[in-house]
Amino acid sequence: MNEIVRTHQLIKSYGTTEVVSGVNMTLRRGEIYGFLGPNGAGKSTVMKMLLGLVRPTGGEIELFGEKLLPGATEHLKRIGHLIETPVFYEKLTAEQNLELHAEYMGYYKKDAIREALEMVQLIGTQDKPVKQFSLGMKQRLGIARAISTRPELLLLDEPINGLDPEGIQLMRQLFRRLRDDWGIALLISSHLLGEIEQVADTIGVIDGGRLLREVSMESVHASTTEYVEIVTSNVNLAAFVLVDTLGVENFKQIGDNLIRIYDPKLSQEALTKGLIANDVPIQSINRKHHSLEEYFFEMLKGGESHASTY
Ligand SMILES: Nc1ncnc2c1ncn2[C@@H]1O[C@H](COP(=O)(O)OP(=O)(O)OP(=O)(O)O)[C@@H](O)[C@H]1O
Repeated sequence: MNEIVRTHQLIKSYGTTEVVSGVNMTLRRGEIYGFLGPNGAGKSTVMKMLLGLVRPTGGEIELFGEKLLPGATEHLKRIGHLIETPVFYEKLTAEQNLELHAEYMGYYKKDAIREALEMVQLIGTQDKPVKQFSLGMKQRLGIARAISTRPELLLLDEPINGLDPEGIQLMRQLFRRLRDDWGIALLISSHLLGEIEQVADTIGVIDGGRLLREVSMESVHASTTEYVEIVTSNVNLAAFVLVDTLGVENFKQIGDNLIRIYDPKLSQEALTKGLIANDVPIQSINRKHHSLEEYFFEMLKGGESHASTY
C-alpha cells in the first residue's frame, strides 16, 4: 500500500459557503507533499478533515488504504500533526513536555522521546524551560512532539511561518530526514512557493477551496526549464508562421506582442531566420528561463497554455 492519503471529491461547507470543493488529492508513502495556496484557500480545513477535527460535508477520505468513517480514531495513532501554533507547558523542559504528551497518547518510550529531540536538534536543551525557547525552537519542539509517537504521516500547517533563514534551513533538513530516514509521508502547507519548492516531491495547488493542480516537482522542473521569447508587433502573423511554416506548436501567446515558445525544436537562429523570411516584424528574440513563481502564478490565474507538459 503506497497511498497514505487519498481524498475523493472532498467537500466542506459552512452554512451555504463551500470552503473546500471537490478536492481529490493523493499522498504517497515517503513523499513530501507541498500544499500550496493563498490564505483562506482551504488548506487547514483539508488537514483538519484528515485528522477528524472537522467533519466533511461530502466526499471520501481514505487513510492508510482504508475509508475514514465518522468518529473513527484508530488512525490518529499513525498521524502526527502541527496544525496551529504549538502550545506547551512553558515552565517544563522539552523532554518533560514530550513525556506528558506520550502519557496522554498512551505511547511511552523513553528512547522515542530522545530520538525525536535528537531529530529536531533539541538535544542539549534538556534543562531549559520551554518559555526560554525561540519561535524556531518551539516549532521544532512541536514537530518533535508530533513524531515522538512514531507516526507514518505528518501534517504540518505552515510550519515555516515566521522563521528566520537559518530556522527555515533547519526545517528543510528536518523534513528531508523524516522522509529519508524514517520514511514518513509529510503534508506541508504554505502560502509561499519559495518555502516548500525546495523540499516538496509533489505540489498540490489549492485556491478558493479547489485543488487546481497536483504535480510532481520533477515534471514542474521539466516544464520550467527554458523558452524562447519573441517580441513582435504582429503576434497573429507570428503565430500563423510558427504553426504553419515552421511546424512549432508548443507556444503561448501573451498579450498583444509577446510569444513564448517552449521546448523549441528549432535553434534560436533558425527561428529568427524563419520568422523574418515570412515577414514577421521582430523587435527581439531571446532565450529565457521560466521561473517557478511564474509557473504557479499562471496556474493560479488559470492561464491557458499551448504547453501541455503539466
Ligand atoms: N469554522 C469555520 N466557520 C466558517 N468558516 C470557516 C471556518 N473555518 C474556516 N472557515 C473559512 O474557510 C476558508 C478556508 O479556511 P482555511 O483556514 O482552511 O484556509 P487556509 O488555506 O488554511 O488559510 P490560512 O493559511 O489563512 O489558514 C476561509 O474562508 C475561512 O474563513
